[in-house]
Amino acid sequence: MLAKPLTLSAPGKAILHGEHAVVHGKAALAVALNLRTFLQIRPSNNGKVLICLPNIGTSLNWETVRLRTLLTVFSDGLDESKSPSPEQMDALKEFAGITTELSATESLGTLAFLYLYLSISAKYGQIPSVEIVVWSELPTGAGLGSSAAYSVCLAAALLTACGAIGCPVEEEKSVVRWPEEELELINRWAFRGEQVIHGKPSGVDNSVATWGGVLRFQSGKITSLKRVPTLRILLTNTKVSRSTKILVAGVKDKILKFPAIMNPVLASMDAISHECESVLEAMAESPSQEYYPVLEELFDINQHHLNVIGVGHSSLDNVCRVTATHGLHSKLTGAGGGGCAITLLRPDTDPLMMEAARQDLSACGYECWETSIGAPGICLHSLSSLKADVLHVFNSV
Ligand SMILES: Nc1ncnc2c1ncn2[C@@H]1O[C@H](COP(=O)(O)OP(=O)(O)O)[C@@H](O)[C@H]1O
Ligand SMILES: C[C@@](O)(CCOP(=O)(O)O)CC(=O)O
Ligand SMILES: [Mg+2]
Repeated sequence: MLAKPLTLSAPGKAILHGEHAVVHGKAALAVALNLRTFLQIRPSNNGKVLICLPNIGTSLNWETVRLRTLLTVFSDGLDESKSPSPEQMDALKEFAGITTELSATESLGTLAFLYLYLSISAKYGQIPSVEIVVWSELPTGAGLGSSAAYSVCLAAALLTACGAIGCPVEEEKSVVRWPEEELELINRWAFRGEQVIHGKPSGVDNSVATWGGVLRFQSGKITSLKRVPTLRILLTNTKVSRSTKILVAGVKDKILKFPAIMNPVLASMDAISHECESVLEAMAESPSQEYYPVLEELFDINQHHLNVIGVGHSSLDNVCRVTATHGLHSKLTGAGGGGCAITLLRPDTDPLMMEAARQDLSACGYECWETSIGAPGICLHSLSSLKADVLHVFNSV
């Protein structure tokens, strides 16, 4: 089906408000980042499937005839809205030789690939021999949605290789996107990849990686915010590693243990997302500095809530403390427990003060960078439009 190599990419995301609460049906506001995951898929004629994942130091290959033996486990009542079953995951773990839970985080990327490859192959009756390389500008496991960008890229590439979606071509365009109904199919399959990696994902991350921009997400309903002000955000990676799957499961346990205490906190997080959305709309309508104290206060309140539900970390509290000494307000973003924090910058934030804050954060061993928001979702690239560092990765593996 695949006639020539394809290169595609999907963005990471930052959640402004609503992380974790969104898993329990509350609203989240998320923005696509200008940091992307790139995937190249090449047709192969050696009867093998190869996946090379330089970010996690993994390169694996399997004979398609061996993969074919697993198809029966994946062809039972297939539709994109089904969740991965324990039997399917056990079969994949055994096939990939994954025995211990300890290595689970690194192995989840491999399992998500095998799961999507076999499910999509079983559904569309193709078992293509391909080579796939995935490389990301995003830190993995740091709250910026690397798992979703990875799942969206895999879903788009495998659906194209199996002929389930077309390969959009627009002469003279360096970047092209799939039509709306094909994006919906990509998003549904990507959600299943996220289920392998997150356990119980809300779907917000794969939706942002698919559509890009700025979204409100609640119970599967995706609303693109058409008018948003230009927000300046500083991202800080504490480099404390953590797993979304474990953190999401921990919040569920806390809600089951203390429902009367936790449910009001989730309701308050929901109200914060709605309040923030109203403020962003008002800012887009009539830009004014007077909205910033409100946005900053919402960051502060939500950061306390996230600590209450058990997803804080001393490193994240430290980012809040350090930035507060420079008059800036921060909160964790994504699953928490380490990973990244976001700091709201005002349009007129003094560059010297910003530099001082960055130096203090770097002195703690953290990495920080200012990012722009609202990047486009999954798209196909012409080779000539790729940046040199991305080309270098694809040319060297
Ligand atoms: N570029 C990548 N290559 C291989 N695996 C990846 C890549 N990006 C993400 N993953 C998988 O996603 C996992 C991280 O997902 P998660 O814990 O949800 O954190 P986040 O989505 O915030 O980065 C990694 O451990 C890995 O299994
Ligand atoms: C905690 C959560 O709300 C976001 C997780 O994001 P990340 O994997 O940490 O980038 C989980 C989800 O929405 O699926
Ligand atoms: Mg994730």
